[in-house]
Order: sequence, then C-alpha cells, then structure tokens
Amino acid sequence: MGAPVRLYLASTSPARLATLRAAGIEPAGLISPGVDEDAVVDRLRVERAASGGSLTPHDMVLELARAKAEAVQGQLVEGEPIDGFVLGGDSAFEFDGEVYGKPHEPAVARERWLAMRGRSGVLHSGHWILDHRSASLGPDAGGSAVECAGAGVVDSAEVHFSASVGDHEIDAYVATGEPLEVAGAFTIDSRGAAFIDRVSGSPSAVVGLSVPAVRSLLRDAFGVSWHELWNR
Ligand SMILES: Nc1nc2c(ncn2[C@@H]2O[C@H](COP(=O)(O)OP(=O)(O)OP(=O)(O)O)[C@@H](O)[C@H]2O)c(=O)[nH]1
Repeated sequence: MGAPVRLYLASTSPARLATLRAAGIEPAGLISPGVDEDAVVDRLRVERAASGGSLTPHDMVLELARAKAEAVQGQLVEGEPIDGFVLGGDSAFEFDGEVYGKPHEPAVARERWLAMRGRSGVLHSGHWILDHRSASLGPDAGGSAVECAGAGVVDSAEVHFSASVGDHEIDAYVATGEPLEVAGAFTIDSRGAAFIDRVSGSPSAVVGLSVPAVRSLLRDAFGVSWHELWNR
C-alpha cells in the first residue's frame, strides 16, 4: 500500500462532508472557500455574452466549483501546507428554464414548491479537483503563488416531485427551515425525501457531491483509484 492519498474538501456544505464520510473518506481538512459566488457568476455571464453565448447551468456549477477549489490554493490548513487533492463543489437547480440556488426566504421556498409539485427539474452538481500534492507542485512552490493542475466534471440528476404534496405540507416543510439553505429548496435525503417520487441519476449528485463522478474524475485526470482515498 503506497502513501495515503489525501483529499481536502473546499466546502462548508454539511451534506458534502457527510457524503464523503459515508463513502469511506475523512477529508484531510475542511476549508471554507469564501468565494463571492454572485461576483463569479456575474463575471461569467459577461464573458459568455461577450463571446455571443450564454451561461449554462452546467458551466455555472463547474466554474463555481473551480473558483472554490482554486480559492484555497496555497492556504495553510491547521498550520500545514495542503498536501493532497482539493475538491470544490457547487450545485444549482434547473427548473422551467430557470436556474435556482438556495431560496433563503420562506416565501421564496413556498413559491418554489407550489410550482415544483407534480413536476421535475434537474439538479446540476459541479466538481473541481486540484492536484495540490507537494510532489506535484515541485520544490519552488510556496505561498499563494501555487498553481495546481486541475480538472472538473458535472453530474446532473432529474428530481421528480410528488404531485400529492399539499399546501399544508409545504407550509410545514418550509417552517422547518430545511429548504431555505439548499439548492432548489429541497433535499432528497432529509425531510424533503417525503415529497420526492424518484431521482433519475446519481442520488449523491443531487445531495451535492457525486461520488461516482468524482471517482471517475480522479481516475481519468490524475490516475488515482478512488479506493486509495478510503481512510475510515
Ligand atoms: N442534504 C442535502 N443537501 C442538499 C441537497 N441538494 C442540495 N443540497 C445542498 O445545497 C447546497 C448548495 O449550495 P452550494 O453553493 O453548492 O454549496 P454551499 O452549501 O454554499 O457550500 P460551499 O461548498 O461552501 O459553497 C449544498 O450544501 C448542497 O449540499 C439534498 O438533496 N440534500
């Protein structure tokens, strides 16, 4: 068995951490990316418009995941330089041609549910991995001048909402506060599960960290097998 392969999670998402842990990986460190997501999206929209295009949900979550991973490049974690892979993520919900993040407000979450029940939408999760292993950085790397090789992938899943969700159930769900700080105003693995008929695609992609997609990304971009990261 070679030296353990370390993975750092550049995310404050409790669900991403729980998903990694359930998949057998305790991150070597949790780093808050501290990225101004609105500013990144605004910049991306301008760039796409300048080249005559528009920002797709796929590109948005990929670029935000990349921005979050790159934001922690060169940082110290518990006083030590990062020595491993850094994973950043972002999720957004595409419904009726619009892209939604977290509702934040109860009235917004309620409105979303009144529109979503009986219908479906696509939850897109972007993932970006940086090779921040000391061996990959070479001897002269140090401080914030670090430039790591990176690669990303998006995994999307269609989420089908039950048609039978009553107004009183929506009110009760919104009152719990759960839907306010999650992309799309729903969860499939917590209280929201009661109102989700089915998911077409990887469930972990909906939760915010697609384990099969990250496994493939590590293998295809960096030649690392997922099980080399198992450490719990
Ligand atoms: N538990 C759970 N969380 C979900 C689900 N769908 C979306 N989320 C969460 O919704 C949040 C989407 O916001 P993001 O901007 O991607 O991430 P964040 O929570 O702000 O955390 P950062 O990675 O630090 O930006 C993430 O924390 C996802 O894990 C779900 O079905 N279950």
